[in-house]
Amino acid sequence: MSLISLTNVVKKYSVGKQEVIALDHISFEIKPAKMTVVLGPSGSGKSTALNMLGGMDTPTSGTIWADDQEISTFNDGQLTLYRRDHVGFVFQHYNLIPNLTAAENVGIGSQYSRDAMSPAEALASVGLAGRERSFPSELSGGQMQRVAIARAIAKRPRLLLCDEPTGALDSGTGRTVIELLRSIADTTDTAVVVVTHNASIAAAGDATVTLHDGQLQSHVQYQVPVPVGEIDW
Ligand SMILES: Nc1ncnc2c1ncn2[C@@H]1O[C@H](COP(=O)(O)OP(=O)(O)OP(=O)(O)O)[C@@H](O)[C@H]1O
Repeated sequence: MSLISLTNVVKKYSVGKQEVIALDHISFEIKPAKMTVVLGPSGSGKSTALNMLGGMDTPTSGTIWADDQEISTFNDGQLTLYRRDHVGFVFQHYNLIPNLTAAENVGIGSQYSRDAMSPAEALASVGLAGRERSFPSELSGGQMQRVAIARAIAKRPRLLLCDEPTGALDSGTGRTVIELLRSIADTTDTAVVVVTHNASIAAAGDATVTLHDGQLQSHVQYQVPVPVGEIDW
């Protein structure tokens, strides 16, 4: 069963008189409780695909179903509710608010959600119990990314979208972040999607989507994930 399915999705942008085809008839599925890695060189359409999955934008043509909702037909208000209720976002540069504590940053992600984890519970789930009162400047890069992941998962999203989550981290810290994302896919129903330039990370996923020039180059499903510690980073 899939959580999200994209069928023949096209996304075009107009730049002056020129038209850029960022996604060119893309079809793939995202499954719950699995980690899907999206690979591709710069400009291949990875962020555009993530924006479609997360309801940040709608396609020029094609359909996107998320469970029983056709989100490709949603208006801005419907997309806002979809994002608020179902999607957690993790970014390369963490996007934490510097003058708020870790717990306050986490609370922001779930303040409008029913059945959310408390900030303390979410921080404990990412290995940061006891760091509730720390400010971002008092945390390492890996710890800041853990706070950002806690903020994203506190509302128990159906979909966790991570855009280059290890891009600002050294390889050892990057591994611990991928291990954490892997464990979220393994222990919850959340579908984890990781966009990365680092092809090695794909081995840790259950499925790999590879984009090239806006086209789907390959979609490998049901691969057997390699333990993160064994990946040749
Ligand atoms: N808002 C926009 N307006 C115009 N063109 C855009 C816009 N967003 C993306 N594009 C173009 O669409 C194509 C795909 O961009 P996208 O950002 O999805 O690629 P990417 O694989 O995420 O790249 P990177 O790894 O560098 O972030 C590129 O040619 C890009 O220039």
